[in-house]
Amino acid sequence: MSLIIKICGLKTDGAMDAALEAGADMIGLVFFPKSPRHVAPETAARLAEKARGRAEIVALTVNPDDALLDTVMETVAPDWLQLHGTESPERVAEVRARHGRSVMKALGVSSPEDFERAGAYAGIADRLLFDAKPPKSATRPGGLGETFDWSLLDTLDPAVDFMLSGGLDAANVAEAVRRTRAIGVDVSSGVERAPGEKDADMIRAFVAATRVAADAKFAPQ
Ligand SMILES: O=C(O)c1ccccc1NCC(=O)[C@H](O)[C@H](O)COP(=O)(O)O
Repeated sequence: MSLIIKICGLKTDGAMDAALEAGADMIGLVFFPKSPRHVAPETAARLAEKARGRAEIVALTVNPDDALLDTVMETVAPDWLQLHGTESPERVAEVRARHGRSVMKALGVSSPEDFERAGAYAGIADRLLFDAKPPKSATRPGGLGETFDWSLLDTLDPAVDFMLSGGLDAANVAEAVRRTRAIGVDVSSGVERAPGEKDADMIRAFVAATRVAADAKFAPQ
């Protein structure tokens, strides 16, 4: 078994090339103007063409209206729509039906009660992504480089699959893989030298550390 690796917030050709060459399974393009990783649709379209057929393309939005999603679909044609805001289960179902794409719903976690909400998305979202819950003062709901207490995941219904994000990097991803039953990991800040500036060496180190940890975890005994 292998773990899914998603590198999120790519906005340059160099960073995209590094993620693809390192073997990322999913790449994320952020459509949120307040983010240092925001990309204009035209740039995103060019970057997506590099990735198509090599990694799954994920378009990340926050409480998007249909007009934004239409633009994303027309220019980028992603494999996945990631909803990283406060979208309800009904809105997730609507987006999925309207755009005919797999939907990844991100949920912020800071206490066991946050998993009660997760149940409401089971069977509606195609995948759940658990991220650290942002502080109230945050100007964006993700990509903050903050971890959450992974032991909280032990309280989650074992039938619920999820990807893990929030403050991962090459130094802590092995422990995250060992400690949790995540089916994949998602990173943004942890492969950057400054907010929004991806570093090719850090991307390579993150992917390598994840693969080594996954091999150790899933190797036949
Ligand atoms: O990356 C952003 O700037 C961002 C903005 C608004 C909503 C979500 C955002 N990122 C979400 C991601 O998928 C990140 O990979 C995830 O939150 C982990 O980020 P990090 O803790 O920086 O690795």
